[in-house]
Formats: sequence, structure tokens, C-alpha cells
Amino acid sequence: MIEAKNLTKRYGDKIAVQDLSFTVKPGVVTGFLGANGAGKSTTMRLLLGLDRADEGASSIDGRRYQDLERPLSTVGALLEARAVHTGRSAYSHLLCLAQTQGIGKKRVEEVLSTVGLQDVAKKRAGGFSLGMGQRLGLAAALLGDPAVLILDEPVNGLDPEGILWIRNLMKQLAAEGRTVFVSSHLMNEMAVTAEHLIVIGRGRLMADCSTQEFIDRARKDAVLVQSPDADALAQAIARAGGVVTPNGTQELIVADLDAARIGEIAAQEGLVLHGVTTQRGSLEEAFMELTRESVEYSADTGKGTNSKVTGGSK
Ligand SMILES: Nc1ncnc2c1ncn2[C@@H]1O[C@H](COP(=O)(O)OP(=O)(O)OP(=O)(O)O)[C@@H](O)[C@H]1O
Repeated sequence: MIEAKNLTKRYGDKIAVQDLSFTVKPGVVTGFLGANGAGKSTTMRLLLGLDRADEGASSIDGRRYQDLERPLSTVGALLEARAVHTGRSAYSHLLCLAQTQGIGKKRVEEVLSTVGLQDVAKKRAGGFSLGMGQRLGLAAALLGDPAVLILDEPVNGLDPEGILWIRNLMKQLAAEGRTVFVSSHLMNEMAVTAEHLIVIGRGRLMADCSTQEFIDRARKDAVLVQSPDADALAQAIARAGGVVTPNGTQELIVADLDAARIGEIAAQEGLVLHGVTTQRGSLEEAFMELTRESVEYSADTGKGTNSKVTGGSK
């Protein structure tokens, strides 16, 4: 389990992370979502003791990262895939890492095969593509068979097949009971990967809830209604509490009432319906909107001004 309590990190005048508190539980993939520059990498560096928080504290399995006796066996991290000694082969890179923590050769071979690099294990890591570099970084994270994984934008540079592969791997690692904390700026990717989401904007917590809850809350569905009796139907829908926007002479866009209810109203009123289609709002758009609100709020001076966005998020 990962815990962050009131984490704040400043770089000069710039506040990268502000009073951030959350808990990441084992058994599910938790997505760490935020626009570029929201503070995801900074938070992950703080969790891993690579940077010092100005205020607040964090722990992994109840202990500060610095106090872990065998860090690689407790928490595996993927921060920067390119941080590999370019002249070394993938195998020797992993072997060097393994030897610092008393991990054997067999485990090196195992993780190379888990990430699908067994055939290029003896090749120079410097010549690897970005996607292969990500796989190697992931192999390093898995080396100590850790119960906690912290992965910063792991799908970066991967092709669609690689993205699917890493998505399934993360789910499998979580299903094994591990804590999997993965950052991304891509809402749609997180929607299909993570069961729980921690969303930040400008270093502040905006949401901490299940992915389904976030989607339900963020999405504004509308219903497209086609009818030769559009005017009469519009009035009946409005009386029932729907918000109607005419869209041409025979079309209405309705908010705040679902398709089934609209069908019932038409039947009750004896009005002809040609079509009733629920239009799902784009998740990516909803996320951008949420992020934009937080940016505007925090730019606004006031403390705690993002409470509107965080409201009911637990
Ligand atoms: N070492 C640093 N010195 C100064 N400013 C920094 C430093 N590291 C991060 N920042 C700033 O802190 C803010 C948060 O950056 P961070 O990299 O944590 O965001 P992020 O959410 O990971 O973004 P991205 O998705 O682009 O990686 C940004 O405005 C960034 O410019």
C-alpha cells in the first residue's frame, strides 16, 4: 500500500504538488491521471525518495522509501526508460541491478521473458527503440518481485500491441494482489486499464474514486430524439424535467432525461418517434474540462478553491 499525506513540493516560486493526500490500495490498478505538468512525475519521485517534500510525508507499506531494507523487493519503479547504460546489453544491465540486491541470474532471465525481450537480451540496450526501452525499464521494476509497482507513463512509445500487452500485464500484477500505481495523461487509456483513479490538476487532488464513478460523474450524456412531432414532444419533455435544445425541425437534443423515459413520454402523449439515441460524451473531453476548471481555479488565488471539483469524490 502507498500512502501520501499532505505532500507539497515547490521548485522556487512554482508549486508542483500541493497538499496532496491519497492512499493506493493493493489488488487493483490505480491510475494517476493529470494533464502535462500536473505534478504526476514529481509526486512519484517524492514517493520513491528521489526528491524531498517541502511538507508532508509518504510511505510504502508503512515505511519511508529511504527506510526500506531491500527496496527493489518492496517497490519496483519505472520512471525514465532511457536511464540505461547505453553500452550494456539488456541482460547485463539487469544483472548489475540484480547483484546489488542479492537477486539471482534466474530471476533476470524470468523478467526478460515476462517483458518479451529474451531474444534481444544480449543486444546493446543503447540501440533499443523507445518501446523496447520501456519493456527493459519494466523488467527492472519487476526484478525484485515487488508487491508495489510505481510506473510513470509506461505506455509511452509503445505501439498498439505493446499498449495492450502492458495493460494486461498491469491487470495481471494487480490480480496477483500487488499495488499498481500508474500515471498517464490519457483519460481513455486509464478508463480501460485502471479500476481506481487519482486525478490531479496543478498539483492538487481533484478526484479519488473508482473509474466508473469518475466516468459517471464526468460524462454528460445527451439524447438525440427524432420525431415529426418535435414541437409537441419538446414541450412534453420539458414538462417532465428534460432540458431540450431543438436541432433542426425534426430533431431535439435532450439532457437530464434518459432515452427510456423519453420513449415513455412519447407513448403517453401519442407522439411518433423516429429515433432515440443516447450520445455518450467523450471521456477525454470530460477529463479536459475537469482539468481546465482546476487550472482556472488555482490560478485564481483562493485556497481550497477546487472544492467544487473534489466534492463527493471519496
Ligand atoms: N526539477 C524541476 N525544476 C523546476 N520545475 C519543475 C521541476 N520538476 C517539475 N517541475 C515543474 O513542476 C510541475 C509539475 O511537473 P511534473 O513533471 O511533475 O508534471 P507531470 O504531471 O509529470 O507532467 P508530464 O505529464 O508532462 O510529465 C511542472 O510545472 C514542471 O514544470
